[in-house]
Amino acid sequence: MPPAPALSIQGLSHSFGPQGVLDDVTFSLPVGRVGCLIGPSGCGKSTLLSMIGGLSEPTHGTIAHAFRHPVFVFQDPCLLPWRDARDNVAFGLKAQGVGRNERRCRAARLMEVVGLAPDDVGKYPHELSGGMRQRVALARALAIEPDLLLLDEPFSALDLGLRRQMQALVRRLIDQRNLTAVLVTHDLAEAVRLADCVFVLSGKPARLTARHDIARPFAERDDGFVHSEVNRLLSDPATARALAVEDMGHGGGQ
Ligand SMILES: Nc1ncnc2c1ncn2[C@@H]1O[C@H](COP(=O)(O)OP(=O)(O)OP(=O)(O)O)[C@@H](O)[C@H]1O
Repeated sequence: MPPAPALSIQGLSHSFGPQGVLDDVTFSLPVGRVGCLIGPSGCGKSTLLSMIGGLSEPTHGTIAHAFRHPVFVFQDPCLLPWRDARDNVAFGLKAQGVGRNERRCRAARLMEVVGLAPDDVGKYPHELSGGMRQRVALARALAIEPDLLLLDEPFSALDLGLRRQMQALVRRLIDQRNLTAVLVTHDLAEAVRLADCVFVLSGKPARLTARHDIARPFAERDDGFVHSEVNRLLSDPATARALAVEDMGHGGGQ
């Protein structure tokens, strides 16, 4: 029997004034799985993600889930420049009423979890590299003990090596903590590397034009697998059209 859906989106449509953005989007995702929204620029992926996280309401349709602590991670880590790394990580804990010492302890522990060195704890954002800043943002997200991770192109500003490290780290944390995640990306190889279900959006307003399950466990997805899955997905005309690669080689990104 397939697992019960944790996130269920039914007949969701949305307009900004006269501009239709999303049209009758329906999909579901079980607990502990990673779903990926992919599609052309401006098709409504971030709009849909913000609705899943409760930041805005759809014009029509429903989003049902039982998650209590959704958290966003964006491409821009959005750190507070006047706070050091540890205080940035601890920021959300203050709002939850956690005491100062406990906040600082938990933040330092999480910084270790995301691969930051003890020396980085007291550094300010301008003293950190882009990759280190993104690790701080991830630790800040984990600090509030989320059950749903909403990832809006969190790796796209990182260079290739770092991107691969961060992808592996995020997926490992999702699996270890049994989190559910929705990832927005433009990169089909990233989708295939990280996601269990890839949802392809396209058109104006965007509809869900294809859905692909990636069956192999994350730990067994080597480069050869990712390459062949990218080609498999692109052999589907709706997916190739959505990603506008009908006339290109099927190399994919990372
Ligand atoms: N608050 C808003 N008010 C009006 N229009 C908006 C608003 N937010 C987004 N839009 C429009 O909705 C459409 C979808 O935007 P959205 O950011 O969701 O797309 P996207 O698929 O995430 O794009 P990208 O891949 O380039 O980040 C765009 O045409 C955008 O201009």
